[in-house]
Amino acid sequence: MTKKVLVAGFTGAMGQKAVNLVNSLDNFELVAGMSPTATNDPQKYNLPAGAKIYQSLAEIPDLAADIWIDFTTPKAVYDNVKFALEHHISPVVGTTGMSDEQEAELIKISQKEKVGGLIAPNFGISAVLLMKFAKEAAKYFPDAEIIEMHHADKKDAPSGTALATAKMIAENRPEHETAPDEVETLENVRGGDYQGIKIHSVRLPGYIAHEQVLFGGPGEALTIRQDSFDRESFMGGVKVALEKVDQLDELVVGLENIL
Ligand SMILES: NC(=O)C1=CN([C@@H]2O[C@H](COP(=O)(O)OP(=O)(O)OC[C@H]3O[C@@H](n4cnc5c(N)ncnc54)[C@H](OP(=O)(O)O)[C@@H]3O)[C@@H](O)[C@H]2O)C=CC1
Ligand SMILES: O=C(O)C1=N[C@H](C(=O)O)C[C@H](O)C1
Repeated sequence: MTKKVLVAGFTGAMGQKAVNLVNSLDNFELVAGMSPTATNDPQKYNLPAGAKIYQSLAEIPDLAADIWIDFTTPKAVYDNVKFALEHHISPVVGTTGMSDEQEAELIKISQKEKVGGLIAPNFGISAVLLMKFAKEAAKYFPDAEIIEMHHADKKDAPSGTALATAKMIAENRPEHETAPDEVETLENVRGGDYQGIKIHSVRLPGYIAHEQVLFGGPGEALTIRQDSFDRESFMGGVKVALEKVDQLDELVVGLENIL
């Protein structure tokens, strides 16, 4: 059966990649897009001729789609996903920047509405593997720092991937102590802090999405690195999510949970 897909944020860098992906798949039909500044011109954005263009949630009718792909903004994503769940549209969410409380609230709504969905901080296999390897390394190297590097237009910091990586390391590492009497003579020079794991966010033109996790131990170090050189790298994961989302009975966080 063909699944109807709506792409929220379809005019954006990731939204356009998602549009092209859905157009290329046999069992999925791109029926709509939502972006606040989009004009009603499907062709301009590579949408099929009959696709609907919405500028706000209020314009979207019931039964508009089966699947909601979201690549929007940290400010918009919570309301978008809540809307999708309450209208029984399965969300496939790449947008980062939601709080833990917002995610927990959406999971509750998905359970109440009995709608499956996926939130993935990163749809790239290199990043999913980096997180897995970092979680494993944390058992042996409790001292870790994360450096994430992104394009200059990125709105949220730290990246969703860096935060997810820090959570996995924190979950899996043994008790340990970091330098308690450290003094910063330049404010924030040691980066952000997630449960003692420092996160450093770099924003520069030319970059797309990159992350390094540095582990240090007595007389040795381990560095794990991944690079997304092209946004196409995320589309394999989005395709898997589109194919598997109807097997989920609630909102799940992390692509690794459906691979
Ligand atoms: N999980 C993953 O693997 C990845 C996640 N991302 C994340 O995806 C998100 C989008 O990234 P990117 O494509 O680079 O960003 P862009 O800035 O290129 O695109 C953002 C899009 O969101 C739209 N938008 C803004 N407000 C709303 C709203 N209220 N409702 C619907 N759409 C809205 C914009 O529309 P308009 O132009 O009309 O304002 C635009 O189309 C970010 O959070 C990023 O971190 C990015 C890459 C990979
Ligand atoms: O904004 C981006 O570009 C990316 N965002 C995601 C994140 O915040 O981790 C995924 C990837 O890093 C690209």
